[in-house]
Amino acid sequence: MAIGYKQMTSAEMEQSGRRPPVKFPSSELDELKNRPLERLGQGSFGVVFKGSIPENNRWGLPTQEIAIKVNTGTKKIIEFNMERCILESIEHPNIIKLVGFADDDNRLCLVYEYMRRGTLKINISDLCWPKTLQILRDMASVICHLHQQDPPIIFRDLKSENILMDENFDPKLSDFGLAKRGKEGLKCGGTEGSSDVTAIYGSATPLCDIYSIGILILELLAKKVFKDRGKLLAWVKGKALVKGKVRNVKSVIRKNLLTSGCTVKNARRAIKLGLQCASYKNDDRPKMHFICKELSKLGVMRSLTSCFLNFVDLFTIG
Ligand SMILES: Nc1ncnc2c1ncn2[C@@H]1O[C@H](COP(=O)(O)OP(=O)(O)OP(=O)(O)O)[C@@H](O)[C@H]1O
Repeated sequence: MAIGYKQMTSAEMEQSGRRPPVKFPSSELDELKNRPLERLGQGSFGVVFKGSIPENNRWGLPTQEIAIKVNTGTKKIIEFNMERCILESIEHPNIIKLVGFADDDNRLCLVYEYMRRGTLKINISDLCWPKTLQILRDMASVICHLHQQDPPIIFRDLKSENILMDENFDPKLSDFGLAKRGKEGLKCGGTEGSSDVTAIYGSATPLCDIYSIGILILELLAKKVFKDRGKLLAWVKGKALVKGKVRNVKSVIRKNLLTSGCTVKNARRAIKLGLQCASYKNDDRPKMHFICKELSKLGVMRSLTSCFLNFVDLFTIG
């Protein structure tokens, strides 16, 4: 394997109660794809198909729906290895689970748990304030966890397309192919607009992920996904700032967040945090612990709290 850091052995995984990902023969993965073929999407690595693990299968896996990502075009071995290594060695409730993989006959495939609701990007306009807060806290917690590894893992490509949602709209981070662990990983990675330039052009540090968290916060508050995300920052600043201070909150934050429990005070605080994280200068960006603390202080207006105990309300109110 090209990546030189320690992976958990199968025995260590089983001891910790985790099942190591299964190595599938690639020909058998074809049999696991749903018929007629169901394409879930396509990214730079390849095409993603929906499939399922049948009952009483030979791998002893539980019956479940899966997503099978098949490398097409250029062989992306570095991304494949990085994805495998990280997903095999790191566990977090908000990180996608790798069910298995195939790397024979010149074919690279990755098999994941199926995420019924698709990407955060396609769900963004329906989210109410409590769900928005939960997603931001969960993602901050994942990034914090990645940065605490030795050596730290820099995700480099945090954006709403890489956050998948399960049936309860709980978010999981996916797509670790462009991540960097210590010196391992592709030299360049990330996405223009949601990643900072140092992530894209080579010298990634944990501060790159903090920049992306800032963009994610602002995107979730404004519920606007600009084709060119670089424009989001200028848009928020143009609308919200007066003499450098966050003032016109209501012109940035989507109304349904205010009607689902976000106070103007909390909206102001959240916009400020987003802008701070996405500061141009590295040194002006806050530390991960500060971000987690700030997000934990943002609450739901008390009079609305009881409505949100019900999950359906939690997602749709507003
Ligand atoms: N585990 C999954 N469950 C359900 N759908 C998935 C899953 N993984 C991927 N998809 C779908 O497939 C699409 C393509 O995913 P993929 O990770 O290959 O690309 P991307 O992140 O959109 O692009 P890129 O990798 O180029 O940044 C996603 O947008 C999503 O809709």
